[in-house]
Amino acid sequence: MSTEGGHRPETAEIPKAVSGPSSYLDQRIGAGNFIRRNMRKVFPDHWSFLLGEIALYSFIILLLTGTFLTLWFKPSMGHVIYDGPYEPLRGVMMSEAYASSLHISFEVRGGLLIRQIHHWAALLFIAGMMAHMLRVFFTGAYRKPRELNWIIGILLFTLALAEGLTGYSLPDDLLSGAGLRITQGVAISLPLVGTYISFFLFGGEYPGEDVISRFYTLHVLLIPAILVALVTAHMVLMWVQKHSQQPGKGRTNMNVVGGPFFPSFALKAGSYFLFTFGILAALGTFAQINPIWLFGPYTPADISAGSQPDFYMGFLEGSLRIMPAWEINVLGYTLPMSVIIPALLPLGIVMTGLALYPFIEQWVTGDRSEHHVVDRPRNNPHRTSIGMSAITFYGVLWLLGANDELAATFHISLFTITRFGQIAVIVGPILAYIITYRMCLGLQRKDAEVIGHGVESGVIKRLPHGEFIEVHVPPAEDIEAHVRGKTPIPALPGGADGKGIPPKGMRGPLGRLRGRMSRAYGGEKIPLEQPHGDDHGAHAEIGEHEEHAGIGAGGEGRTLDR
Ligand code: HEM
Ligand code: HEM
Repeated sequence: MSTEGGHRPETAEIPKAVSGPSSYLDQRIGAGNFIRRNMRKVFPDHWSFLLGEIALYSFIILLLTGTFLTLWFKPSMGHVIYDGPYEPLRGVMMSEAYASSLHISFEVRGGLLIRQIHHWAALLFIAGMMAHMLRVFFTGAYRKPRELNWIIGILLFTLALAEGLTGYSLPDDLLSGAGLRITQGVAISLPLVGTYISFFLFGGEYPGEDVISRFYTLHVLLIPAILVALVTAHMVLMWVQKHSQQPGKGRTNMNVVGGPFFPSFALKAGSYFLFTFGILAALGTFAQINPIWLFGPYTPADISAGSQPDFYMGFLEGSLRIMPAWEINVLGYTLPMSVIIPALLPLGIVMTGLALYPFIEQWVTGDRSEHHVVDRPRNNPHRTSIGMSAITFYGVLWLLGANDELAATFHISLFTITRFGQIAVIVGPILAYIITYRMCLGLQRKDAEVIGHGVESGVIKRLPHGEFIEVHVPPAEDIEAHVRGKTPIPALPGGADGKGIPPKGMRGPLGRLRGRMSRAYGGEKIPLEQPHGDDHGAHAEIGEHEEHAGIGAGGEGRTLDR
């Protein structure tokens, strides 16, 4: 392992694989320096950084498989009589879209495999993105200077949901239709603009003849184009700002510690891509997904019982299902709150809350400094508890999206399940907050104990007066550095100056609220203790156990200034 400060000679460690092509390009477009500099860019390493990569690789696979599907898919609601090889549907009237999806599934070589990979990749893309977003949230990696990348992330997340919804609707089978029916119901419930939005999407009265071709344009052109542009911006920003790093030995807000992009990171990224592709190909081969031929074509008169959307739409479905049937009449118009609230509230709370969080936190703490070393979730207990509350709110809605399945599986009445959901969606987040907060403090105390008293060595000593004690040894160096990398949560100065005037920005009711929130946000202070003399004594006696207590963080490679 070589670790050193920023300014190394440019050529010192440029591998041949880079120097050859870079001097070729240098002679032609003068880009040699640029390439050499970037190939040596240092990347920190942590398993959780893989989550964003999973989203990225699934996105690439979506683009590739989606392009394959466009070669055969016909985005038309024109009617045809099915005469393909799938016997049970022969002679059935259906849309060209549905017939072409059946054609892809049964007649195009590799068609079913690619359709299934596309669908599995869509699920992995959104699941990976959610996990990645939670990683960024819980570690506070969205803080300055990464707020912009966080906002781009929220846009990506919202667009990904829209991309999933439009994709899911394309095959025009009975399940697609159930989703479209809900989409139209929600659109039309919106005051003032609802009818226009619905007519615009469906080209007239529901279901109309145009929705599939309109969704197709959105799904294969508009949304992917914006996604590609935003993902590129996301990556460029991450590259320019350099990735954040976990607290650890030698890591500060002024440097970046890790391996060079080439070859170490590039090779890892390449193999992770192949690994993601392998998993998706295996899922596409062995795990059936969306067998549209079993559901039959969509007709508005048919009801598909037990239909479930893809998992990422579950929270919206759940909020519709648990909402009481409230309506308000205003000037002769009916406002169906039972649809408006579920449509706007979870999306509004989840997306707006997420988008604003970095700015609200900055306002509350008054912290305008740059953070490149991320937090361990336990060290910011209020943030972690807010995150867990949001997950619980989302989770209850998501679960209740399957209230009929739950009722049937557990033999409980639908009414009881729904009532449970209505209570749990309020009580659950509060409980999650309290429990998480206590757990964070507990874990902080555990850290303080590790620093103060060391870790258990497994060695039992008998003292002269007969008492047995377990010898503690200091934690391994890298673990200690990880635990000690705890940045205090800044708070605004409280109180008033000599003349009784509170500081600027903290005057008036809003300012006072800000001050109170700022002091509370830091949470209970649990300092990391200084090592105790006794434990060192014990450690000196059993020096051979020191190694056994530590788990090395592995080769770090290089340190560069930010
Ligand atoms: C980037 C995110 C994307 C997501 C989340 C996504 C999601 C989906 C989903 C869930 C389906 C339904 C699959 C099924 O029938 O089982 C679908 C179908 C489809 N997608 Fe995508 N997709 C994405 C990108 C693309 C792209 C970039 C293209 C084309 C360039 C594309 C083309 C298609 C086509 C043609 C279908 C209909 C095929 C069929 O169902 O038989 N998709 N998509
Ligand atoms: C299309 C979806 C997305 C892709 C492909 C993607 C990809 C990535 C990748 C590969 C990284 C670097 C590795 C890592 O930290 O995991 C990253 C970093 C980042 N992403 Fe995303 N991301 C996506 C969505 C999101 C979302 C939804 C958010 C948050 C709302 C977000 C916020 C961030 C931030 C703040 C960073 C910098 C993290 C740091 O330096 O620690 N991203 N993204």
